[in-house]
Order: sequence, then C-alpha cells, then structure tokens
Amino acid sequence: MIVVKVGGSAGIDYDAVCADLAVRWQSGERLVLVHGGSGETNRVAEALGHPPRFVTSPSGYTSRFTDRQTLEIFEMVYCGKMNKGIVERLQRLGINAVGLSGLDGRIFEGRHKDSVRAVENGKVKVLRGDHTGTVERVNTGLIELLLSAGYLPVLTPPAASYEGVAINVDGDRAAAALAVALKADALLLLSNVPGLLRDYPDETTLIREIPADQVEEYLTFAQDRMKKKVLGAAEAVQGGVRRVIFGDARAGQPVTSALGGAGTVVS
Ligand SMILES: Nc1ncnc2c1ncn2[C@@H]1O[C@H](COP(=O)(O)OP(=O)(O)OP(=O)(O)O)[C@@H](O)[C@H]1O
Repeated sequence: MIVVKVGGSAGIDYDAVCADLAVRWQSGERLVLVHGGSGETNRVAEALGHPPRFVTSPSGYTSRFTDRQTLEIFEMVYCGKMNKGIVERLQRLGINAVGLSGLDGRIFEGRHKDSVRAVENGKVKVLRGDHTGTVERVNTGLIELLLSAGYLPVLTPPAASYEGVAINVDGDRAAAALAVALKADALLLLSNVPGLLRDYPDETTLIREIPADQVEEYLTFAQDRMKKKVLGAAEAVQGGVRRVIFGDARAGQPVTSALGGAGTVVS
C-alpha cells in the first residue's frame, strides 16, 4: 500500500500524476491519493474579494487563517474544483476513483482549534474564529471498503472536528496520519520542487537522503510551508511508515520516479 499526496502549488502536472497512478493501479498496486489546493484557493479567494490571510505561529509555522468564509472558499476549491478535476482525470483513464473530503464519513478527525497565536508586527496576538485543527484520528473503515470494492479513494481536507464541524487541516500531515493508519509501505509527498532543498530555491542543493531518526534536524532547511511536510514525514516514520519521499510532481512519471528514489528519501 502506498499513500500519495500531491500538493496544490503552481506548476504541478496533474495529468502526469494521474497517468502514472493509473498505470500502477491497473497493475494491481493498492494506493490512496490525497491532494492539496492552496494555489487555486488563493486565486479564488482573491477573485471573491476575501483574500487569503497567512499567519505565523511563535514557533515559526505558517498556516492559513480560516474564518468561516475562508473555509467555504477552501471547500469550493479543495472538495470541488481540485477533487473533481482529479477524479475526472482518473475516470478518463479508466480508473473508478471516488473523491471524498475528510469530513465525509469522518475519514479525518481532529480537535477544532478556534483561536491561533500569531506573530504580527513583532507581537504575539490571539486570533479567534479560526476553523483549523490537526488530524488526530483516521477512520480507515470507509477507505478499506472502497479499496476492497475496487475504487481508488481520492481524499482532501477539510477534516471533521469531534463535534462535526469542518476544520482546515494540513494535507501533508493528514496524508502522514493516513499512511500510518493504513500501515502503508511508503508515503510520497509530491509538490512543485525536486524535494527538500538545502538552500531553497536552488534546485542543485537537493538533499537526497535523510535518516529516519534525524528528520526533525532537517526542519532548519525548510521554510514556511515546507516545514509541515518535514513534520509530516517525521510523524509518518515515527508511526512505522518505512519510507517517505519528497518528490517532484511537475512532469514525467512523478510517482514512479519518487518510488525509484528521485527526490528526498527519508528512511
Ligand atoms: N527547503 C525547501 N525545499 C523545497 N521547498 C521549499 C523549501 N522551503 C520552502 N519551500 C517551499 O515549499 C513549497 C511546497 O510546500 P506547499 O505547501 O506550497 O506545497 P503543496 O504541498 O504543493 O501545497 P498544498 O498546501 O496545496 O498541499 C515549495 O513550493 C517551496 O516554495
């Protein structure tokens, strides 16, 4: 079993990802796809006159401040355009894909964080009305049901809070929790970079290997949103996933290349 997470940043070639996945699926590989949608969400939010607001926590993690209106825009893009675009691509390739959010069937569950601590102009502020959280529980029953009936699950945030409220969760960490819950052999985190770069954005500085017990030390190389990927990788290997690969989804055969060791391999 492999869990593939494809991001939502500019430059990702979804046709290439889906074509590669389709061939592997048809040859009998068990897999689940998770996806993001941040780039398109930013564009749609701007167009709707409710521009994105990113906040940085005192420990340096950047996240999208998700008020109710932002959550609704987020759902339009992640669960709508992005999810159905990927499902359609797979259906055209003859793969019976089913697209679901973490809210559906409570696939991803976590605690609703209503407030977030953010550093703004050098001061720590508490912002209320946030609809975010972290996946703490993955309910694999529905996924296993789909897989055993021959459907390829295509999953996306948001998750469900324990009270049933939709919460924005990080897709990389959700995919990591899923990989742990499904006892996956590998987790692929595919994005618009060749992997973790020692000196971002210089692509010649690709880090090829990270020992599983040293992942957190590599957080120093990750800026802003890459930090969550590194954190997700650490959570996955600590949870028993043998290999996590940060790979390039911009062209070629992104899944096969990553499984072949291109990118940054954490093991
Ligand atoms: N050291 C680094 N190496 C590689 N990328 C880095 C590094 N530091 C920061 N980044 C940034 O991290 C980005 C990848 O994270 P991002 O969350 O944008 O991707 P994603 O998974 O495609 O999106 P989504 O949130 O929609 O799932 C890269 O596009 C790059 O700009």
